[in-house]
Amino acid sequence: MSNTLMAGKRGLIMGLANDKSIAWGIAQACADAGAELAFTYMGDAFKKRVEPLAKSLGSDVMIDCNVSDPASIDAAFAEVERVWGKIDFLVHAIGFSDKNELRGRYIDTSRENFLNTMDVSCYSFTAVAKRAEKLMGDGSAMLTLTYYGAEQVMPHYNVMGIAKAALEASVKYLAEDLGKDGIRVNAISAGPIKTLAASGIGDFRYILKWNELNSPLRRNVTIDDVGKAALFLLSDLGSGTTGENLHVDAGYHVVGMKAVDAPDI
Ligand SMILES: NC(=O)c1ccc[n+]([C@@H]2O[C@H](COP(=O)([O-])OP(=O)(O)OC[C@H]3O[C@@H](n4cnc5c(N)ncnc54)[C@H](O)[C@@H]3O)[C@@H](O)[C@H]2O)c1
Ligand SMILES: Cc1c(CN(C)C(=O)CCc2cnc3c(c2)CCC(=O)N3)oc2ccccc12
Repeated sequence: MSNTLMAGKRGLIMGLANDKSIAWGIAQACADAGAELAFTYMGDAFKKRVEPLAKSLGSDVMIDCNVSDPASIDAAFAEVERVWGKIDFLVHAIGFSDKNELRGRYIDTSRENFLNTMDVSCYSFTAVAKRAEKLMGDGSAMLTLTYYGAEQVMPHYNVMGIAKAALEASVKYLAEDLGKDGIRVNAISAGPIKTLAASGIGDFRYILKWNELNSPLRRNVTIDDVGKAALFLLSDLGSGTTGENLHVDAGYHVVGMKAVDAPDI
């Protein structure tokens, strides 16, 4: 344990797929700070990858949960309540869309994928927050993950951008609803990171390279960069911060136009 920021705290991390997941960077940072962790994963295919990771952090609470199914969410939180009774923090690191619609034009988005993308990538945070609220008290915190494609057009992010824009707005409304009970709600807007959710995206290498060349820090961010920022928002260091969208993107979002001597790509 390199610090005790999360000593005595228990948290549920939703969205761990493998050791490249942003959820894994957050889990490592929280465990390193003394937190006790529970995880949800989606289906048996992920269980065999999640189990050894969870165990390596001393966790033996791994719960199958598909956020598209309200009964699955209810069952997951019933299990968390049975095992622990209360939780101090919740991490929502879940997003999904039909990758065939994460290319080409946004205007060609189907109604079916629009609704499913909004359900999984946006509404699911509200749905899990509603369950988690019952297990939380003063000093608790919730965190979700968003992307700059919510704020500005990022080629081919398409309907995920609309879902993330709605997610970012929901963070503010949830912060207002839960603030009076001392529960904070925030988002981290992470720069592009090569995870499972990023694979299968046609020009992802180009996106990574562009961000590396055009961000003030001249590099891409890592899941550890995100994990450290998450530790701030989930711990008492973030006691005065709620409804916030913290960019962890090497500063990319602050740049409008590069100087003429900027490296071209
Ligand atoms: N990788 C990036 O470049 C990047 C940047 C900014 C934000 N994000 C966001 O970070 C979050 C985590 O993504 P990641 O990049 O770590 O990829 P990832 O693939 O490791 O994690 C995505 C997770 O979502 C889960 N998931 C998808 N549909 C689900 C459902 N119906 N029920 C339950 N779980 C479901 C998957 O099982 C997986 O564990 C996502 O919200 C993503 O939009 C990613
Ligand atoms: C960055 C970036 C990302 C990473 N990111 C921020 C994300 O939020 C991941 C979004 C995503 C959601 N659903 C799926 C996939 C990615 C690919 C695999 C799949 O089947 N479904 O995805 C992009 C898609 C297009 C353009 C840029 C990006």
